[in-house]
Amino acid sequence: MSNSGHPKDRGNRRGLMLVLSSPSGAGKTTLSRMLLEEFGDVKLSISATTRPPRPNEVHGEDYYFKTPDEFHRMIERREFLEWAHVFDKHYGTPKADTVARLEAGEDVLFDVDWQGADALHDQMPNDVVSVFILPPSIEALQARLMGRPGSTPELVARRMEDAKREIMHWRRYDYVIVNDDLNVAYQRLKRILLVERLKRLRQIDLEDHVRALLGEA
Ligand SMILES: Nc1ncnc2c1ncn2[C@@H]1O[C@H](COP(=O)(O)OP(=O)(O)OP(=O)(O)O)[C@@H](O)[C@H]1O
Ligand SMILES: Nc1nc2c(ncn2[C@@H]2O[C@H](COP(=O)(O)O)[C@@H](O)[C@H]2O)c(=O)[nH]1
Repeated sequence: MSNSGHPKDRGNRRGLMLVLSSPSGAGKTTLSRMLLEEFGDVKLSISATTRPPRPNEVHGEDYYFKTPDEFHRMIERREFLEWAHVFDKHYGTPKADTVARLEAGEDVLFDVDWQGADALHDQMPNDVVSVFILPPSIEALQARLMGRPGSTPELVARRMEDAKREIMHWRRYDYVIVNDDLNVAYQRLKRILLVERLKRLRQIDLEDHVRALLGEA
């Protein structure tokens, strides 16, 4: 009864909530995409937001792009696990599907700010594994923000203003990765996923296995 991380090798496992945060531009989205590409059984939680799409972003893949009225109706209908005000816009994690996915043994990946990470941890402390991504330097962070499609000097300045406030929360996280070389950072993220899958609480079928070993089954 192995559990290496390969989908066929998962057994009866409860999924985990892999929560990534960082200052804007440090590389969460890039690392998330790499993980989703390699692990078919990890699903992205697609947030809703009132910010406009970037040139390369697709509704329903990157975000659910909402008007402020639509977003407020979702709040009133209690459709969010958590929501927050970030960079003068609203962002929220829809409840739909997350719990069912965890129970089906699928891992769910969240790209949220520190407020979202705190709220998710408060609600589901045994399911959340939190990872903070740090940039190698403030200069590299600024260069990454400037190089992103749709960036403007005003948007970059606004995000750089908030970067230090976000970084101050790094100690709240279970793991921290410095994203300098992308492939090194990705290998670290992947190792975190694989080792967290082996936690006793997540291997539901161990209960039956141990009962059988003890002759209690
Ligand atoms: N290790 C790296 N080296 C160089 N460039 C990188 C690295 N990681 C990410 N990038 C680039 O930096 C830019 C910002 O990355 P990304 O969009 O993943 O950041 P983010 O943390 O998700 O930002 P946001 O919070 O605003 O969504 C992208 O253009 C990406 O290609
Ligand atoms: N609390 C939440 N924060 C979220 C959510 N979705 C994204 N985010 C965070 O917002 C900023 C900006 O994102 P961008 O895509 O506009 O660059 C970043 O820190 C995201 O992690 C959410 O549902 N809840």
